[in-house]
Amino acid sequence: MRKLTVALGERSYPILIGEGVLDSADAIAAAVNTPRVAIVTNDVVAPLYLDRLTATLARAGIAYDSVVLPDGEAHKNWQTLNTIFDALLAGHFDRSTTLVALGGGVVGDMAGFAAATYQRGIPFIQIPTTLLSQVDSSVGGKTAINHPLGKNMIGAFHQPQLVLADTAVLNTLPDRELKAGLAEVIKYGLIRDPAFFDWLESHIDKLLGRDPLALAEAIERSCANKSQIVSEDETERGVRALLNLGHTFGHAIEAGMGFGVWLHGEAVGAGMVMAATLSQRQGWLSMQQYERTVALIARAGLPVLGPRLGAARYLELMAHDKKVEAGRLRLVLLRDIGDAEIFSDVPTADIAAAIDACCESA
Ligand SMILES: NC(=O)c1ccc[n+]([C@@H]2O[C@H](COP(=O)([O-])OP(=O)(O)OC[C@H]3O[C@@H](n4cnc5c(N)ncnc54)[C@H](O)[C@@H]3O)[C@@H](O)[C@H]2O)c1
Ligand SMILES: O=C(O)C(=O)C[C@@H](O)[C@H](O)[C@H](O)COP(=O)(O)O
Ligand SMILES: [Zn+2]
Repeated sequence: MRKLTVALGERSYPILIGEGVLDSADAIAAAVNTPRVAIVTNDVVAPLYLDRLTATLARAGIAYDSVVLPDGEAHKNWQTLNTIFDALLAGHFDRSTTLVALGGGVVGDMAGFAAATYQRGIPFIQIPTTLLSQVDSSVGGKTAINHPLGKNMIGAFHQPQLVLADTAVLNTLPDRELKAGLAEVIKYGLIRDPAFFDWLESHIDKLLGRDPLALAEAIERSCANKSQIVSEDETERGVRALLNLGHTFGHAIEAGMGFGVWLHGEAVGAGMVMAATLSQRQGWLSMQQYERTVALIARAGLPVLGPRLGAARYLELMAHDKKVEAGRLRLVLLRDIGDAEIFSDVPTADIAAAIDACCESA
């Protein structure tokens, strides 16, 4: 088992990574300080892993109940969130309850937001079951639901007590979801870890082939990068914004196509190509590093072209980005592989031209 810590003073918490950690009653017992837990999961993950988790809770001597949500990004909204509150109230769950998110990023973001707001805040733990959620969404305390006009528009920062990433559950993950998770893995190499990017170039085929050692290494190095950033800047006043590389474009793709049509990781893959293209055209990223960036995203099986929504529509959707300040877009762009920066003065015409160059042909 590999162990990392998200260092946030009194609110620090462990990330445990390894095959079979889902069965670790000790890890759960150490993190849960309430007599009851409510598991939040969905109708795809529940038949696969809910019994395993409840057996672990029983061994830890913790009483549990569960709420099963409909699957998918299209359900990451108020209506579904409310079904969590309905179940908690109907079950007389009081403030001495811990929520347990069992699932991918959609479940984690919604359960986390429910925990941040139920009775003004209760503890929660993350048991991420997709590659994307193991390398990114379960760590760092961003929780949210979508609004039809924009991605993750309503949410809160609320840190979990524990992240338990069982790498064996990735065996049941569809290939398309595995590839989507690789987008966020590549992101860490691009924004701050050039050695990790080099490693990914030589291990991408192993990762696609689900080599257990390569996956565990990628998860650990991703979580190490994310936890360092979160420890430095928990609420995105500065460096944390770099974790948004490709997301301003990607979120526009997700909202513009309708939530769930493009997977988050797919939209981030195409979005990172847009960001790299703009960086190269502005003269900040060399052609050689640009080509390496696009090549790795393509080798990961991710889209390198976005849908042809039209640059004007992209810009309209991007205007809702949470990094916008005084009406001005702030974009994460690349100076090099491993060196990202926020830019707020890129001419709109240049952004539009880069988008047009990176969209599927009609
Ligand atoms: N909070 C953050 O910091 C953060 C970071 C990145 C992404 N996100 C959010 O995470 C979401 C995307 O997460 P995701 O990619 O995990 O998508 P997801 O939660 O929709 O999961 C992908 C699919 O895989 C299924 N699944 C989950 N685990 C499985 C398993 N072990 N075996 C088989 N099927 C399984 C799910 O039911 C779903 O159908 C987006 O909403 C995104 O905005 C949040
Ligand atoms: O943890 C962060 O910070 C991130 O930005 C991670 C992203 O991968 C993630 O998709 C996040 O939800 C996007 O944040 P948002 O604030 O733009 O909604
Ligand atoms: Zn993301």
